[in-house]
Amino acid sequence: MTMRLDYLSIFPAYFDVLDISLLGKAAVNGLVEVHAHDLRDWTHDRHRTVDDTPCGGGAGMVMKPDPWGEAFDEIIGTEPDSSVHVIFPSPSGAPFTQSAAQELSSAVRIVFCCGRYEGIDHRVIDYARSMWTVHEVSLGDYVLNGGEVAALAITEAVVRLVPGFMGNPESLAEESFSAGQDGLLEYPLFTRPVSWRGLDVPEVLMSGHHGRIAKWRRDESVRLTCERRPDLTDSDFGVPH
Ligand SMILES: Nc1ccccc1-c1cnco1
Repeated sequence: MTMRLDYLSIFPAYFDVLDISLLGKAAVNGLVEVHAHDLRDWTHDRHRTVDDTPCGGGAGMVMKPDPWGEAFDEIIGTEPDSSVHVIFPSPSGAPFTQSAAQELSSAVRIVFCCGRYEGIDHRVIDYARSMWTVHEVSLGDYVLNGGEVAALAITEAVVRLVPGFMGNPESLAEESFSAGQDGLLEYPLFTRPVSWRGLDVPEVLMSGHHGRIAKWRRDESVRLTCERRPDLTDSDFGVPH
């Protein structure tokens, strides 16, 4: 099953990067196919206008609905299809999570709508909701200039979970936020040399004692999660099992 990814943006060159690294390999071996589109291709005036002043006043500009609607018609179609996932990265979206990435990794089609300026005319999102499965998602509580960088981050989080994408799927199990980690942050990692600039690998990791190593790793995950992400802990984590 090939996952088709479409990107609608006034800066489609942002997505050239998807031709390299793992994503490039996935595209080569047919796991994903990537199509980036310039929203201005669906404008009809000399200046290729995609924005206008906000109704009701206020600062900045809003993206006009017309180019989006015509682009949807050509790229996705004019018939409703709930199997198409349309993602609007947005500061007012729901937090994007690993479980959302896991769900999206089984999608056949994902269309990323990358807004700029102050945002997209809301009727575009309402229309999309009437046709497809829509996700308005935020990557965090900070301001970006547009949705492109968010679309790239979401793409990486999703595509690496597509079956057959990662060479060693076992590596997915031990990552932070993966189910296998019980929702804890990943423990600190070390490799050779054992001593480096006066800093040594923790002795327990060189002991060969698998039980002690597993306990050290769990304790470190609990400690780090309690320190850095109290929002992820519940009363149980605080008490070592
Ligand atoms: N600030 C933004 C502006 C435009 C599109 C997305 C965002 C965003 C997504 N997650 C955080 O911010």
